[in-house]
Amino acid sequence: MPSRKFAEGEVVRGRWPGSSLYYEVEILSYDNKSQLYTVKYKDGTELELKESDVKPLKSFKQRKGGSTSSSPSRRRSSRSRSRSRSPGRAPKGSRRSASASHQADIKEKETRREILQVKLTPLVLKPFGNSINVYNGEPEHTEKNDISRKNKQEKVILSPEGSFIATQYSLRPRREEVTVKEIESKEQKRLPKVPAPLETFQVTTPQRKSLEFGGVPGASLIMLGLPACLFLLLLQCRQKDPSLLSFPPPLPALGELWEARVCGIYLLWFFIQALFYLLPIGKVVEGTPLVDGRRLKYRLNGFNAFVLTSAIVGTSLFWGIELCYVYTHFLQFALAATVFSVVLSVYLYARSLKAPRDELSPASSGNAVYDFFIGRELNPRIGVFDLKYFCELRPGLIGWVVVNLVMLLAEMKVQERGTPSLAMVLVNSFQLLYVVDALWNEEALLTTMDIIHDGFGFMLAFGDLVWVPFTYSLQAFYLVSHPHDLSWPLASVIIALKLCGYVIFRCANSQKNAFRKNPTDPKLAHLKTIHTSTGKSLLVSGWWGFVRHPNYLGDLIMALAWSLPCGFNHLLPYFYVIYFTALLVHREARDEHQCKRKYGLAWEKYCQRVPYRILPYVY
Ligand SMILES: NC(=O)C1=CN([C@@H]2O[C@H](COP(=O)(O)OP(=O)(O)OC[C@H]3O[C@@H](n4cnc5c(N)ncnc54)[C@H](OP(=O)(O)O)[C@@H]3O)[C@@H](O)[C@H]2O)C=CC1
Ligand SMILES: CC(C)CCC[C@@H](C)[C@H]1CC=C2C3=C(CC[C@@]21C)[C@@]1(C)CC[C@H](O)C(C)(C)[C@@H]1CC3
Repeated sequence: MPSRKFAEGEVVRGRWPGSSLYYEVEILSYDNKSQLYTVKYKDGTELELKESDVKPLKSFKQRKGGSTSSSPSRRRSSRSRSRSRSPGRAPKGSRRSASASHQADIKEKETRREILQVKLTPLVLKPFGNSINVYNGEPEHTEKNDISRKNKQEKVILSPEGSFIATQYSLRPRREEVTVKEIESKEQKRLPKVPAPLETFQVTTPQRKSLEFGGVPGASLIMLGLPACLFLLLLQCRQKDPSLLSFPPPLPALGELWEARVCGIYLLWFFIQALFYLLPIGKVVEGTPLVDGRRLKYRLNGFNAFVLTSAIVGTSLFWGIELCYVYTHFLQFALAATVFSVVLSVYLYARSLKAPRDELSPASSGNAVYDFFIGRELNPRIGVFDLKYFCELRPGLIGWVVVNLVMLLAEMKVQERGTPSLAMVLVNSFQLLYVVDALWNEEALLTTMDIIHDGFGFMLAFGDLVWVPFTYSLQAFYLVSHPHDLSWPLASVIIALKLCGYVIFRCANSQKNAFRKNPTDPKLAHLKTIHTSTGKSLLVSGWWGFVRHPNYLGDLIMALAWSLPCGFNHLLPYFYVIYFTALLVHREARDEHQCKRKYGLAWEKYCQRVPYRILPYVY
């Protein structure tokens, strides 16, 4: 049990010395000896504060019935008059740097967040106490997913405007007041009448300290390295001997890889998928609340698009269209998709320069190279057409299944077989199940890091449109020219492994999604939870009590099952497992970092209760 109340990285309110004003600060460290916290204010000022001068963020939203009962605006003006000095005010002459305009963007974004914390954050429950003295920043206790209590919580959260209190006005530095007033009046117009439910991820995410993916050098390396890696993999896979000994493969001339017809077919594919996306079929749902309180609408028709695509592919086969053309021109298709993703990324970056500030991604930084990579705009849309959401599930993911099918047909042709090999059938079926599952559970995509945190830039454009269809299909591509006879007993073990991974993956994802959708779901009543100061709870039993990312574990087990049918002759079919392990370990670290900032000590408590991240007793 930690003796201090706040964790490093936690965002809290710190008293400005010599005043009674509290500002948002990040805890940098704690000195056991002096019992002082080193905190950082938003303008970069670092100070040491006593514990009594630090309060949880939430406690400031609980003063509705407090004695300072004037209207928010009256309270704001009177407080601002009494303010001695603002920590947001930088020393003279140093207030604007070269990147001042982006800093101003970020500042305004943060200001908006503060306003939205005021307007969107639901009233916290009695058990946390209505007084800042009662709640000490720790999760109150671990308890069963008690329905009666949760119902009470839900009632408070979903009740109309009355639940939303404006008590943070006094916390804003003076220099922001003009902007705040302007923005505020705009926000008043834009905020929905009915308050959004508890998903406040973007609303409360504080500013980041450092850039992810190794910052600008890391992003540059990834942008140059990924396409190179893709072509080396495909060229290596085409070799008769794809072992490491024959690496690197001979490189073809660039002219050989560029074919206008292939580009045309690729564009046709992309626009057919876009057309399917626009069909007015399927449920329309709302995404998580954005920084300005709006919730975007998304049409869920991915599965329908898959069925329509299957019909087109089936008809093409019936008419005898040579689908093996995709196999014989696989590298040309990969190049066409790469060029398309680069053009798309340039378009996305260019349009993001005109995007309103509150529509920028929380991951964007102000650095052009980094932002080109991570994406500046969070949800770029052309009318109702959401580019990121569309690319994440449709052309690439459905394309992957079509590529696999092409490889199956190519195997039969190249190896002159009447039926596909057992290994190929397994690879195709396993990956088909994965894609169908993703499309069937399409709504779950709306709460992934990609949709709510990362912008739409090169990383996701290339990842979705090139990396997924051309590297995730590597096992099938490998099997076309490197046959592997799989015995039925071994196949049964691999099928069992795949099913085991799938059950973990699906159950873990469904359990969390169901809990986030409705924490009072009677089916989840047996689960234990930890309450957090945001009002949301964390599951600490069931799948999420086993390891902290059970869904990643299931996904990794499935990844292994996709490679095993290819045998052990070469490392190449195992590329996906190796890459995916690295991706998920990195992704897990990013998510941990964000959760620690969101949930503070409650997250630390969760980590104590569930010590392993992905693999029990190992990691
Ligand atoms: N095939 C591929 O290439 C890839 C597949 N994936 C898969 O996509 C899926 C989604 O992954 P991803 O978006 O990274 O993250 P997760 O689905 O794991 O979501 C992480 C979020 O879940 C919430 N959470 C964490 N712990 C708990 C808990 N104990 N109780 C309740 N909520 C909790 C937190 O958000 P909050 O509290 O705000 O709700 C956290 O930020 C995974 O199954 C992953 O395997 C991901 C990347 C690539
Ligand atoms: C290699 C680059 C640095 C990063 C590229 C990453 C992307 C390929 C992945 C990022 C998150 C993804 C997800 C899926 C596919 C891969 C990418 C785009 C996903 C659609 C696969 C199917 C799952 O069921 C899912 C949960 C819907 C996945 C969501 C995340």
